[in-house]
Amino acid sequence: MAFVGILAALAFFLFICYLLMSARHRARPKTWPLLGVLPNVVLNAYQIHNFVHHLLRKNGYTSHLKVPMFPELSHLLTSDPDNVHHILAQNSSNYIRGQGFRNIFDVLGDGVIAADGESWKLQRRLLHSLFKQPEFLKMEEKKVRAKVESGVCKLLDRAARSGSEIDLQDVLHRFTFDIACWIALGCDASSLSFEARHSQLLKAMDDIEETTLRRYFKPRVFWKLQRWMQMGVEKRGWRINKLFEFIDQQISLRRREPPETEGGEAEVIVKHSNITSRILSEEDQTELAAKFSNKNQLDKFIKDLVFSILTAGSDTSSSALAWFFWLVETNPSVKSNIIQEMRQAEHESHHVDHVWKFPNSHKLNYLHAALCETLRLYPAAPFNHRSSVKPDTLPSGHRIDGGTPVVIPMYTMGRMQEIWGEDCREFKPERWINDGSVVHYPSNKFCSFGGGARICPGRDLAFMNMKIIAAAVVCNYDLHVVDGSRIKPASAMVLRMKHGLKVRVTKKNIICRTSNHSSDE
Ligand code: HEM
Repeated sequence: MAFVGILAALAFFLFICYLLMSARHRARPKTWPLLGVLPNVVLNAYQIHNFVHHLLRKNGYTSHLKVPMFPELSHLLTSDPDNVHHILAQNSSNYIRGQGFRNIFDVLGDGVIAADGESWKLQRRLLHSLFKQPEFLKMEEKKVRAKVESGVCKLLDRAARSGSEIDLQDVLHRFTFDIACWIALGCDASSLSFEARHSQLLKAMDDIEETTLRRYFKPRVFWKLQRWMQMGVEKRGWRINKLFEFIDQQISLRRREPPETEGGEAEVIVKHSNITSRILSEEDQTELAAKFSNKNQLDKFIKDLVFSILTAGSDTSSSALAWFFWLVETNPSVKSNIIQEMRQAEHESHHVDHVWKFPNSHKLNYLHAALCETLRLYPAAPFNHRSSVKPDTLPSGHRIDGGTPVVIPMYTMGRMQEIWGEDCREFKPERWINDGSVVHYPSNKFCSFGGGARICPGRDLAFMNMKIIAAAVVCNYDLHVVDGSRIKPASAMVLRMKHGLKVRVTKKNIICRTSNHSSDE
């Protein structure tokens, strides 16, 4: 009898294994009673970008993933360019961030990434008024260049001297986090210093990305219970609180800074250097004064916006740069084209410093193209989220109800043969160059910065900063990816490398400089 029982248990176990294995490899997910496609998604969570890509390719690039028991987990996934254009631009007023997104990303509060309506409009206006200012761009460019020299190059020099391996992705993340802190708060978080290697603030950023992606696959009641019981990834909330404490501290420090003489140079610096000081300097003006009746309300508003900038602006750029350095090191012809272009620019300018002054307005088109090509294959923010307000029919013919979460997977869009041709899997910056100029692809083709009214407001800033550091590293160092490194994307809201980018560094004879100071120590 016991023997029959063991046999039956074994047969049941094998049957479950079979179902799970087949669920993992199915292109059209098996639909389970009550749970719909949820088991397939959960089982493929570890390789979510490839799973979604495969699924959409087999289903005409639009697929409605339904979970009858937990409707909040149902999503429409689409990378069909006509649908993307419809959602992001043509009928964008019907596609907002929505409450479902705010529930998952509750940590963002009413920050610009999560907000809709008037609050979103006000935050976009404030960001634009800072990011478009020539004074701000000049200061930003100077700070970034100094940080590359005094931080990143110092760390790379040290690694070159010692011959030890370093995680370049981690170095880049610390660099971009410091830059984002400057932009948002006007302070240096000093994450690049040797002592700050294990900074809790940076770990908090990683926690947020991991926790929020998992919430996409979990019923709300489940992750809320997990958080309440402090279990699994949800228990890492204490680190996130440390990040908020840091933001609070910095806002009150900016508040206590003496008001600057109106119209003086100091006032210009304060107003144009970071978003917190900018808002505080406009505190008494009509729009802000009418919206916030007291200091606490305004501080909460600033805190949410600051947190959005730190989230959107730091890990995205560092992930893009990590993929860029890996692709460039593994494609020697691209690397030599980049170096060639920089030598040419240096030669034409007759003044080394001039080449670096404004990388965006300067030619360096090939470097720009290589960064775009990186972001096509590895879009740093791989999922773009919207929610329908009213029922709608997409150009593909799919009907959706009001309140349906819609996700545009940019990883899939960047790898569609229908958009990029047969060589879509190849890293070819040349596809971005026509007659020596950079080709502009509309957001229904190249969607790595989103599109429509919500398009990434930090795009130009990101290119300026990425170009400064990319040029400095490519010109001055050779990076050797450590043998046996497993380079693959993490299943997170930001497409970073799962195991980091472990490299050894050798320093070249100086052929380029980042400023008029030699980068030699
Ligand atoms: C390689 C770097 C970056 C990439 C790939 C990237 C990509 C994106 C994407 C895909 C979105 C969503 C757009 C949409 O909903 O349609 C976004 C939004 C946003 N990005 Fe970026 N971003 C980058 C760098 C930055 C930087 C440096 C900043 C600021 C310092 C920034 C600030 C923002 C903000 C505030 C939003 C929210 C906009 C809104 O919802 O209205 N980003 N970004």
